Amino acid sequence: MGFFTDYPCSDARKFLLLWCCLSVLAVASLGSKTRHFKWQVEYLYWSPDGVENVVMGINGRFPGPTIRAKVGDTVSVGLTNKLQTEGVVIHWHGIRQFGTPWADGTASISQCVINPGENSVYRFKVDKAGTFFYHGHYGMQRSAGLYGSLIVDVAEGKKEPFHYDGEFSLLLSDWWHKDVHQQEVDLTSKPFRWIGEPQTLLINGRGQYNCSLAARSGNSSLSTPCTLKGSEQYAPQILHVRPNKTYRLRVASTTALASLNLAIGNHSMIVVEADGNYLQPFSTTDMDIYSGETYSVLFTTNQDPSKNYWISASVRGREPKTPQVLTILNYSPTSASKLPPSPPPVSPRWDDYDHSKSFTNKVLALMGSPKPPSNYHRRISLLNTQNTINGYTRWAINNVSLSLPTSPYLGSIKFGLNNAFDHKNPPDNFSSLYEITKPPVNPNSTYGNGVYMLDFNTTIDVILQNANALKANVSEIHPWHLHGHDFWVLGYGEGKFSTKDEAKFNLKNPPLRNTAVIFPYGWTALRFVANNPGAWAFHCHIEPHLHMGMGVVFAEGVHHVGRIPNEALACGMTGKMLMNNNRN
Ligand SMILES: O=C1O[C@H]([C@@H](O)CO)C(O)=C1O
Repeated sequence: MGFFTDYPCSDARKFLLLWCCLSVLAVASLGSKTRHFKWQVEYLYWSPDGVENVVMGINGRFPGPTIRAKVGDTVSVGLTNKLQTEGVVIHWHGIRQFGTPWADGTASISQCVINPGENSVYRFKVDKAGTFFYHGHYGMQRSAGLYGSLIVDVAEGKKEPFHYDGEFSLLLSDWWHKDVHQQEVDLTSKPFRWIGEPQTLLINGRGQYNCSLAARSGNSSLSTPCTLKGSEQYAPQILHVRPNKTYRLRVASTTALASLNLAIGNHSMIVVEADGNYLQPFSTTDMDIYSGETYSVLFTTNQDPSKNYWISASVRGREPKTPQVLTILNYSPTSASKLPPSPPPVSPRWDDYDHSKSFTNKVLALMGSPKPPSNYHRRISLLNTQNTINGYTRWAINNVSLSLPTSPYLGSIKFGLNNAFDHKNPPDNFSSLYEITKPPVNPNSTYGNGVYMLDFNTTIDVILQNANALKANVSEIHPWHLHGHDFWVLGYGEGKFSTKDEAKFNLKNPPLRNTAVIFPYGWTALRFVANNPGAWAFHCHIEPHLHMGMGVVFAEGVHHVGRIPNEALACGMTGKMLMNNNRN
């Protein structure tokens, strides 16, 4: 049915209405443009923490360049793969890819990898202001350093719902000295070799491995003071501020493993945005941030301007074997080389989960944000367990450990290639008798590449259920990230989820996010509307965990997807089909 046919009105009125609509569209698109980027992805020698290593960089830099665009813009990234022998893809984390699901940058899900020497263009619209980032999504290329910031400003003439005088971006990551290919082999070897904790945490790709910035100022008598000129690749990026101003700090975590706690010495922060969605502002002295999450916080430079202050990030949720990473908040006109007189902020104990939960529970949507539908059509309960398959250590979801096919789901679903993957839906549930506080009694699980086929435009509830890992008394944090959507976080709870817990769901002001954590032995309830045609990854954002199978794939409305560029599908069965020119 046409747009106007519902309204009984004359042709003249229809014309007027059409003219009005077109003018509104024209005004809305005024000022929006295509932002062009040309990237070469290659391995580089780099010293992210003072120890020379090989990183995966872009245009000769690590981290990659920042993309900055305005709501309504089209981002166009022409990528050349200069890696000698490896394919590559880039995922635009938090961008929902409405109408361009083939640009989501997930190997085997939305596209074929871009082969060495090949060029490919990612083109997509940014439709929402906020703090985002991008990263590799093939093997463990994010751990290798393939990442950068992506910031979307409000459209011309629009305002953020808060004021600030200046802004900084902090992209947080963790770094291993062991080569990523070797880490991949470690994780897929029999017996399993765990990659261990990172050597260094990085802020904007900079950290200090064998020296401490704080050694001279505080009680870190055990470490050597850093001797930095400031031009080194690992010299911290200092935040220069003026007194009595308000700054916006855009924080994104692209860590491979570490959950982090961020603090600014002597300054409190007001949290205003998470994953590109505005929050009901709240004040905090320190904030937890899990891999895959982004936040904006505001802080006011209301402290003694003759001093500088530490900004620190430390490991949470896993016994920390990695020193905190530091940088300096430098008040003008104080010299940037003057170290803060007091030691860096002390982060909460790594296993103080009450502290983490209290922070997480304060994250609520700004009044007036979109509300979730009050009912769901389908509930999918996903049990997270560590398992073994034929002696290999894996993570499994409802006893299925994800193993990706060679043909990208998006193409094989659209073209009905029935042999490209297992067409049976993976289980929507797990046994009600499963004891989440104990290691799996039968740890044997199976590989699977099935997809949860979601009815288009239906409301889906996902209950993420955490459980004990293989070792007794161990349950870990897992931040789950959904592609192609934001979801509402309806609640967090302890122990095994039961239908009684539904009564506690927050349907009033749940935050919209694309990443949500499950706490040890707990559950997290999410709701989203399956309204974005495509095939979308939903997975633990801990890179080694995804590599070990900790993810699922959701697909919805794929028959609505427009013409997928050939280059996205030129591999596996979809490749063969295209070569035979047998396209529907
Ligand atoms: O996946 C993991 O494996 C190890 C440990 O469970 C076994 O070594 C660990 O800490 C993980 O997060």
